[in-house]
Amino acid sequence: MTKIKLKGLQKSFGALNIFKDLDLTIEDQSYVCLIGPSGCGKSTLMRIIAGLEEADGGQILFDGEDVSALGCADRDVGMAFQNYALYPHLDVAGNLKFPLLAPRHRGLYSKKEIADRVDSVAELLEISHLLHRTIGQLSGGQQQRVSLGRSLIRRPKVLLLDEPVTHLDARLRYAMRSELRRIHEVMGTTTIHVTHDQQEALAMSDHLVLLRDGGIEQQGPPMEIYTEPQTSFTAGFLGDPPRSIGTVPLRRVCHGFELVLGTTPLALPAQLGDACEGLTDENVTIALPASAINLASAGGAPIAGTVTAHEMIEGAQRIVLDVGGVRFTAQSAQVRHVAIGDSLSASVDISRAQLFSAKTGRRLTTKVKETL
Ligand SMILES: Nc1ncnc2c1ncn2[C@@H]1O[C@H](COP(=O)(O)OP(=O)(O)OP(=O)(O)O)[C@@H](O)[C@H]1O
Repeated sequence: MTKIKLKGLQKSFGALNIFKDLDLTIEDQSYVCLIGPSGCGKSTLMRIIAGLEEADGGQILFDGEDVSALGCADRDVGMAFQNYALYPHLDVAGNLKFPLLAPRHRGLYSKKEIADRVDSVAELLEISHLLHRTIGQLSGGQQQRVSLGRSLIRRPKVLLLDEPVTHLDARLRYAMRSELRRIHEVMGTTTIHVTHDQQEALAMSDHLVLLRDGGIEQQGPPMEIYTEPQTSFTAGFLGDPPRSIGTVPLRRVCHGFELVLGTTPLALPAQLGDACEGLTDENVTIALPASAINLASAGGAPIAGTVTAHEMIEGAQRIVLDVGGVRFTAQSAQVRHVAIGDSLSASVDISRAQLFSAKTGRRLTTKVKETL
């Protein structure tokens, strides 16, 4: 049960600068998901926290104590990574108790204590009936549970999960998500979970951290980040179906502002117009949820576009429309017979747009416009 603080963390691999000056606080007993584009350093950060990788600078504090100089074994961290790394020559019980038998723990745990811990972790993960099976006799999901059990058996202060359910099929992945949350509720271990799956991150975390370019793009309660992205990058990264992101001209008109989508001017409602005060005629970046875009046949709605992609997803049809170089993604339960290159039209509920500075990528709101 530990509060983790990273202060001024720096890490490079040769000329590749991963973290320049990263500060991050992870509260005691929280469940934090780390997300970000491929290669942004998520796994590297986990390895640095675990003590498997050395940082070039900065501090790692566990409950205020600097553990930067401590090796992995001295940090009391449990890890479950996507390749389960189980020992095939041992059965499930042998794999689970393995961390308790490490030479450095010799004499620390009695035979009874080891047996009790194996039983209780197996019960927690509902694998008691598998204790005497070999690893080769387990399904992928069962192996993942054993891997998790092995990381929990020492009751570590911190649990690091790097893509722990990636290799599971959708049904098992879903089941394991609630399992992980349940285990977290029971054990209260401070948990950091890396995932590529935004649904997983939104569903599981108390606190979401989006990494980008060696820093934190945005962090906070997951639904807040999802609904109130503070940068156009965050708006484009999170959203399913994805928000449509595009940079379009903003024009001052007599009663406020309008945006030009393709060739169609759309008047901004007052609250969005207020956020643009201070801007002259220039481009802004908009983010539009798919549900704010309604498609019609060519000529049936004000904004003309060309179909660039279409697919069926969970009973709905997703259509991407190119409107003057900006890609609009619309999703509807109504299925159209379309082909790439077809002309369609769209109406847009512009009041549901979020606006960002095209220069800085920062959200345009009445509060932040002074800082742009
Ligand atoms: N030991 C290493 N030596 C050199 N470069 C490395 C090493 N480990 C990682 N990298 C590079 O550092 C960058 C960050 O890698 P990392 O695995 O942390 O990213 P990630 O965000 O976890 O990526 P992904 O989402 O694709 O798993 C990548 O460009 C990677 O190629």
